[in-house]
Amino acid sequence: MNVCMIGAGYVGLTTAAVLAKLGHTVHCIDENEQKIAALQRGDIPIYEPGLAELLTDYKSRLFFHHNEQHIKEADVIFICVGTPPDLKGKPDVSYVHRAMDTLIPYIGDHQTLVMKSTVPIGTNERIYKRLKNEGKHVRIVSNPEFLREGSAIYDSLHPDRIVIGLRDDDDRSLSVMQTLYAGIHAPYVVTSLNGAEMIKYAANAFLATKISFINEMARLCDAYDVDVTDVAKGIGLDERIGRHFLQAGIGYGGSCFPKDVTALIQMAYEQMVRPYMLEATKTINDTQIYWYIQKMKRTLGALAGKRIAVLGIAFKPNTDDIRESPALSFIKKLHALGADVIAHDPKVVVPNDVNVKQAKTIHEALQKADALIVATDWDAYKQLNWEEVKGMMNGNVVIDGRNSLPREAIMNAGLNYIGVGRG
Ligand SMILES: NC(=O)c1ccc[n+]([C@@H]2O[C@H](COP(=O)([O-])OP(=O)(O)OC[C@H]3O[C@@H](n4cnc5c(N)ncnc54)[C@H](O)[C@@H]3O)[C@@H](O)[C@H]2O)c1
Ligand SMILES: O=c1ccn([C@@H]2O[C@H](COP(=O)(O)OP(=O)(O)O[C@H]3O[C@H](CO)[C@@H](O)[C@H](O)[C@H]3O)[C@@H](O)[C@H]2O)c(=O)[nH]1
Repeated sequence: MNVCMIGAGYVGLTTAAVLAKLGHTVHCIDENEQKIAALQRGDIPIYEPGLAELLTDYKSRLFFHHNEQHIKEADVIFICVGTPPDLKGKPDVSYVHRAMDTLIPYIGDHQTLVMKSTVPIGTNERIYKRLKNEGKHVRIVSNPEFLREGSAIYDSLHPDRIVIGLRDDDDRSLSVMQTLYAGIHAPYVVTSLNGAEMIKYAANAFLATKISFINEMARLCDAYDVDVTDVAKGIGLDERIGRHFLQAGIGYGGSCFPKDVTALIQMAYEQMVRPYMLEATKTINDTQIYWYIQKMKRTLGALAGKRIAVLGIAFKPNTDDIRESPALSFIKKLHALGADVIAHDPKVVVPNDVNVKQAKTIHEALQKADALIVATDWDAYKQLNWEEVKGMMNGNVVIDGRNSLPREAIMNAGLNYIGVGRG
């Protein structure tokens, strides 16, 4: 099939590469001219494992443009533009509407419009009506994306499910989508346009709630001298609960969970529904770094003037994405408290607006540090030689922001290990 992808970010680029691998021809359009120029040169603007290889392997079927050409020839048009939060935390759908402004002159009745961006409930119905008012009888599909950054290619090729939202009178789009995704083996969930939009928000809200739940349990474990990793294992082996997303730490971040939980809260308020659980999920996440700061103060005293090495800036390992990164929030908070912070990340460069030193190597970050915080659980940090770490540091405090470091090895090296809820 001939596919047009509007928006070549994490989702658009990954989806384009995967569809090219499945045999389709994909034309990517992005309003960011620099991004398109880089992609045309063969440079990949983001770090995502396996993406560069796919884009190279299937380059004969992948094209990058910053204008509307090729929209007309597409069988399927995907919208993958961003929907970031506005100042009130509501999703800003202006990028979606601008993409529609671009599409409308070219789009025709034979085409299928697929929404991959995460959009507020009711958005696709509104777009359908807008198109109809403009005399365009285009079929519209809500096909939310569930990939995780850091494993985006694998997730796209092996999704747990494919959600397809359709209008009642659409008897064609399901087979279009099945043809498009032929080669990907996953159960289909077919629902209404609003249903598909709701599934996306509910999935992210549920996963975020699991994380906040285990973080609250971790606080209780701190109080009752219990190891939360045992609790996570003990409850997670119950298949009704499941073992995933029970890793306590400094909280969830990224471009999706914070934004989507807040968006769902806002959507609930708009309908006069009080979202008690979502509010709690967000509150726990918003206060988790303070929990760590209190622990640090109890061990280190005042943080002003202390040299603190923060390992990890990205919101999770295997990505260079820092959107809503808890590691970055932690860095900013420590800096505000007067600490002398030096940060390291294998892929991220500290943005200019963050007033913090960045070390080129882990070794450089650790030199003379009073405390070390692992804020993003990159493998390289988990595999550190803790005897060597001890030798480089001035102090002996290791804060495990992801409960993922080898506690015994750290303590055996004579360091003071502080996780959350580790007894
Ligand atoms: N990042 C993820 O892991 C992920 C996973 C699932 C769903 N989503 C959702 O997918 C959507 C895209 O997320 P992302 O992380 O890929 O965003 P992104 O910011 O990485 O990419 C969006 C791209 O769209 C381009 N763009 C914006 N408006 C445009 C327009 N009118 N015409 C052409 N190009 C335009 C931007 O220049 C940018 O390159 C969001 O709604 C997000 O919530 C993201
Ligand atoms: O047990 C856990 C699992 C994750 N996290 C944190 O939660 C955040 C999100 O992690 P993850 O879900 O792995 O990454 P994302 O790429 O943000 O993916 C989420 O958000 C995407 C965008 O909507 C969805 O498509 C995915 O299904 C959903 O997992 C990160 O800060 C993680 O460190 C924890 O603190 N504890």
